[in-house]
Amino acid sequence: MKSITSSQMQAIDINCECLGLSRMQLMENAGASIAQAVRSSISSGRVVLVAGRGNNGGDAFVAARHLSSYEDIHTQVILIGRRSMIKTEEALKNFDLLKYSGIEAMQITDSSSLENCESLRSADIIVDAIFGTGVKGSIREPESTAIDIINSTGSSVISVDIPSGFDPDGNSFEKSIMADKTLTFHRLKKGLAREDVERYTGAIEVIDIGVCRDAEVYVGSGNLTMLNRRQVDSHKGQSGRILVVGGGEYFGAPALTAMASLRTGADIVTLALPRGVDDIVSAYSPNLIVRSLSDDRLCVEDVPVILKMIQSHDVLVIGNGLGRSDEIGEAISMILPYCRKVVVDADGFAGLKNIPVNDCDMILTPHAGEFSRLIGKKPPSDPLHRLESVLEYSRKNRVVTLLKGKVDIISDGEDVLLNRTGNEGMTVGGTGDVLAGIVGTLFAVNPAMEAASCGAFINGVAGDLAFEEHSYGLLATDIIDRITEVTRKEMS
Ligand SMILES: NC(=O)C1=CN([C@@H]2O[C@H](COP(=O)(O)OP(=O)(O)OC[C@H]3O[C@@H](n4cnc5c(N)ncnc54)[C@H](O)[C@@H]3O)[C@@H](O)[C@H]2O)[C@H](O)CC1
Ligand SMILES: [K+]
Repeated sequence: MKSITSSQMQAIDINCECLGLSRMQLMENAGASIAQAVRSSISSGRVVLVAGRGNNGGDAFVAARHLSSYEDIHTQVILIGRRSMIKTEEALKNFDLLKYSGIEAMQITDSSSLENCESLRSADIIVDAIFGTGVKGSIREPESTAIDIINSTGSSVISVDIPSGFDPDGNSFEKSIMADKTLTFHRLKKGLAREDVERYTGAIEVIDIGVCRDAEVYVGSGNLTMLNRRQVDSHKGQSGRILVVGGGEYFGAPALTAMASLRTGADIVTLALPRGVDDIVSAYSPNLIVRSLSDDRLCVEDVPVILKMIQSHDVLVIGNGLGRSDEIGEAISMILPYCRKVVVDADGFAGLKNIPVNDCDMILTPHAGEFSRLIGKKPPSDPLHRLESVLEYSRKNRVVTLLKGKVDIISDGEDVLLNRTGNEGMTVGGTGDVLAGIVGTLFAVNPAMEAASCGAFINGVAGDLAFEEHSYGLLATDIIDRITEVTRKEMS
C-alpha cells in the first residue's frame, strides 16, 4: 500500500483547505471514525481519551463528543496541558464543545497527577491522542510520563493517526505508546509501513476522512510548503549556483532562463554562451555572468570548459536556444554524465540518445513534440494513457519528466502529479525557458520531483497573474516579473 510522509500529508491538508475542504471537516470525520472504532470494540464500559494540544488531540475531542451520546459508555477526556495551550483553532473549538456534551475535561500540567489517575488504570479503552504527525524532537514532560503511564495500565489502547512518540516518517524515536490498534488517516504514513512496527502500532487501519482527490493529484500551495527555504543565515551560493548552457540559435532563450532562475532566488547564475550571443546577453542584464564558448554554436571543444564550470555550480540547465546539429547533440551527450543535477530542456534533448545511467539527478521538461521524439511515438492523447507513458518513461530512465501541456504531467517513475495552473496565453515563445530557470533554481536545494512539480505550479501561477494584466499579449518577461509575487506569497 502506498505510504506517504508527514510533510506530504500536511501538503494534502493545505491543498484541501485551498479547495474549500476545511481542517474542521477533516477533524470531524477523523473524530467520528475514532468513536466508531471504540463502539465496535466495546458496547459498554469506560473510555478515557488522552489528548495533546494539537490536532491529534482535536481528533479526540471530536471522538469524545460522538461517544457522549452512548449512555452505556462512560467517556472522560484528559488534556495534557491547559485549554490556553491548545495550539490550533479547530482543536480549541472542539475542546470548547465538550462542555455542551456534558464532558468535563481534566487539564493536566504536572505528570504526578497522572500517576494516581484511577480512571486511566480502570479504563476499558484508552484513546491515545497526545500527538500524531506533529511530534518533534525528544519527548518533553508531562507527555513523556503520560506515555509511560498509559503503557503501564494494561488497558486496551487505540492510537489516533500515529502511536504518540512514534516517528511518522520512519526515523528513530526514543519512546512510543504501545497500542493495540492504530487508526491512521487517509494514507498509511511512511513510518507505519515498516516491518517491525506491530509492537508499537498493534493492528493498523487506514481511515478515509473524505480528502478530495484533487488535493493529492494536483500540485497546490500545500506542495510548496515542502520546499526547502533559504536559511536566514545563508551565505552567497547557498541558495543555488546555476549554470545555463544555451544560445547560439537564439540569444533570448538562455537570457530568459537565467533571469527566471535569479527571480526564483538563485544566488548566482552563470551563462556559458557561444560567440555572438555572449555580448548580446551580457548587455541584456548586469545581473548575469556570461562566459564565452569557442564558436558561434556549442561544440565538442567547449566540453572541457563546461565540465570545469559544472564543478562550481549546483545545477546545470542545458538546451535553451542551443539549436540542433549532430555536433551540438554530441557535445551535450559528453557533458551530461558528469552532472550532479541537470535540467534538460528544448534543444538539450538531442543529447539524450542513451540517457547516462549514473548517479546524475535529471529533470526533463519536454513539450508534447519533444516527448514524442524521446519515446519514439506520439504520446497518447487521452489523459490516463498519457500519464502512464510519462510514468513509464520516467521509471525506465530514472529521471523526473515534466511533460508540459494544458495540464502538466510530472513523474519520477513512482509518483505522478498534475499541474493545472497557467493559461492559453502562455503559448507565447519563451515560457518554457522561464520554466526551466524556475525549476533549475528549486532543484539546487530540493529533490527533483518537488523542484519540477512546484516549478510548474509557480510558472503557471505567475503566468496567470501576467494574463490578468496582459491577456493574450503576455510575454515571457511578464511571467519573470511576477515570480517573486508568487514565491513571496506561497513560500514565505
Ligand atoms: N489530513 C489529516 O491527516 C488530518 C490530520 N489530523 C490530525 O492532526 C494531527 C497533526 O496535528 P498537529 O497539530 O500538526 O500536531 P500533533 O497534534 O500531532 O502534535 C503537536 C502537539 O504536540 C506537541 N509536541 C510536539 N512534539 C513534542 C514533544 N517532543 N514533546 C512534547 N510535546 C510535543 C506540540 O506542542 C503540539 O501541541 C495528525 O496526526 C492527525 O491526528 C486532523 O485532525 C484531521 C486531518
Ligand atoms: K497519537
